[in-house]
Amino acid sequence: MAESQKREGDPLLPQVQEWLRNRMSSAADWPVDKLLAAKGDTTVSVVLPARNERETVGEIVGAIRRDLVESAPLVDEIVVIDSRSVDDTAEVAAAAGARVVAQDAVLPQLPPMSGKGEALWKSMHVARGDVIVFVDADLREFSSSFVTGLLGPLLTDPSVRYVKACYDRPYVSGGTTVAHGGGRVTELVARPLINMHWPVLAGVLQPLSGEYAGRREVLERLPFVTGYGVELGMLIDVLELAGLDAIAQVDLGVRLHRHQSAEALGGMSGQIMQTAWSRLERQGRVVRLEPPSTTLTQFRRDGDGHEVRTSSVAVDERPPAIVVPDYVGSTV
Ligand SMILES: O=c1ccn([C@@H]2O[C@H](COP(=O)(O)OP(=O)(O)O[C@H]3O[C@H](CO)[C@@H](O)[C@H](O)[C@H]3O)[C@@H](O)[C@H]2O)c(=O)[nH]1
Ligand SMILES: O=C(O)[C@H](O)COP(=O)(O)O
Repeated sequence: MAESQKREGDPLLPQVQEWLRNRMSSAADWPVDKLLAAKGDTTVSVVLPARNERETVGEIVGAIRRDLVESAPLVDEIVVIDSRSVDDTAEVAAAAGARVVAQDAVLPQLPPMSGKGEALWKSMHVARGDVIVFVDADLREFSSSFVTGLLGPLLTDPSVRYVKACYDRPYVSGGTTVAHGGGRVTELVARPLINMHWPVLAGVLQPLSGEYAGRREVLERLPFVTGYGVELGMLIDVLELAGLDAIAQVDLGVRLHRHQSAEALGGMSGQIMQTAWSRLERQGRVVRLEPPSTTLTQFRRDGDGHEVRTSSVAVDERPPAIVVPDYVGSTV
């Protein structure tokens, strides 16, 4: 539908308007000295899930180490979960000063699952902070204000329990930059789904952002969806567990990252839709009895014809960390 043909929707829900008024801030609102004064005994872990991120992980770890460990004692540990990298991500991250743990070395007695959500869930059994900040390892032109921005609301307001990043998302390809062209899955899949089924979350600008932070007492009570469903699942589950007012949002400026192909994003989108289905089902909102197919069929041009490629977009789920035997919790 052309822009001019779009019909106006209802205005933002009053609850969302109030949330945006009360729970939105910017990275600039949270200078390091203000956070150091507020930190007290709270321990902070920064976790980066990383699969084949040798080009960017070192710079990100290095910036956090320099600005928030050496120059100011704000971050107590930097953990990189090496998610089955086949390059030297682990070595690069360790050289930059991170504690590096292989995803499959954590709770090896459990049958392995895969994907980003699995890496994050495993990190709950490695990181020891009272507050955990998650940061993707493929970010370019990274600034440690990403971490301070996310920590601001958590360290200064006890009623905030989870903080989500938002930012502008350029799309950069072959030397061309499209200012707001990034976040394709966000715009085409996640945002419409959220507005359809969880409209109180409509004020979350970047529901799939890989940069967010939470108090352990919340994170350890959440199931983690494996793969790329983890962010949507977590947002919906935090809303259910803690309520909208426990969530804050911080504008971190601009985010640049490595873009995946449209085909790969099809798989991500499938996992996100499966995750939405799983939450609708759990919330008793599914009236259809037949579960959705978990097979994604895609096509690649092959001479005069097309190669058919099928893959599974099924998502698994790990239970809340707190119910896992031998879960250690925060001790840094
Ligand atoms: O099996 C995996 C796959 C990815 N990653 C890491 O997870 C981060 C994000 O993965 P990426 O493939 O770069 O995701 P994006 O294409 O950037 O996807 C966006 O949308 C996803 C779905 O919500 C989120 O998980 C991402 O954080 C968000 O940036 C990166 O550090 C990856 O190295 C893993 O650790 N293990
Ligand atoms: O978050 C998203 O929507 C996906 O990661 C795609 O992002 P991109 O369009 O910036 O590559």
